[in-house]
Amino acid sequence: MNIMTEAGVEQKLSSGTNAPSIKMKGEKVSVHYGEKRALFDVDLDVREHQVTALIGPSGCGKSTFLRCLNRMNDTIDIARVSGKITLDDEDVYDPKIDVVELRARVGMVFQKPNPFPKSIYENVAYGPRIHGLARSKAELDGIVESSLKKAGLFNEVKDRLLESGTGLSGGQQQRLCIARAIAVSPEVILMDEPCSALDPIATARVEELIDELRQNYTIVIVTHSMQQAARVSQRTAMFHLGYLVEEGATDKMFTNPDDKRTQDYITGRFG
Ligand SMILES: Nc1ncnc2c1ncn2[C@@H]1O[C@H](COP(=O)(O)OP(=O)(O)OP(=O)(O)O)[C@@H](O)[C@H]1O
Repeated sequence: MNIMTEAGVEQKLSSGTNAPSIKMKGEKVSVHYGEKRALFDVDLDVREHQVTALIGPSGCGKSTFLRCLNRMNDTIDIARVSGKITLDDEDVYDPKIDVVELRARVGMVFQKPNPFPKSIYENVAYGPRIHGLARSKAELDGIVESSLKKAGLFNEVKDRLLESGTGLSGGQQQRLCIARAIAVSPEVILMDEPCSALDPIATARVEELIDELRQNYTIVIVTHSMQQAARVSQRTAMFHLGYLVEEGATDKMFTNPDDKRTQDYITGRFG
């Protein structure tokens, strides 16, 4: 069943409840790096068309959990993941899953903008081309343009699509990376501290963009900024020493958390 939220966003409802449907689900997710355990039995749902913020002090496992969602931890030799993670009820760790396809469905934007040393056009066109999403040059041009528009960058770059992506400002580069993620039509976008290398104006622009993007995508963001989590997310999950301390509606988490560790962290008493 679909409803319109107050923000005009059409959301699917799980039958019989008022909650948006669960897009991804983590059950008893644990991660070891060699002998060291970095996550302990984390149960966390990611709701469709919402922004879920992962917060907590440095080293508490936020990025580790984020990377489990699209199996980026597979690229770390010593990382071992156990438990279960589903995307639309499909087990993402099932050996039958094509990891390249999974990472197109669950895209990622990193802390430091990392455009390829190629043109703006090529940065966005690369993914759709390798995934065979365009049948003609005109179709590819269309995907590049619409992805840049969705990332709020098109007007700034439309006259220099063939210039290098690395020549853009930091904030523009990050929006280019968001356009690159969008170009392969992901369902979920993971963002690992996407604004930490940006100035306040570029940060505000990316935060506005995140709010717009949730109409079409489900977003999980790791952030060290409490203000950012409060501004952009609907749900917040607090991690500490590898454990999920609590998870809930962002308003509640920032005004009346259940756990003292959350209270201490959001009021700056540790972290
Ligand atoms: N590639 C790795 N190899 C070994 N240990 C790692 C690796 N990545 C993370 N860890 C360890 O796992 C734990 C959790 O790290 P993680 O980066 O997930 O935390 P975080 O909450 O995202 O931290 P930060 O906020 O500082 O980015 C830390 O103790 C970290 O040292």
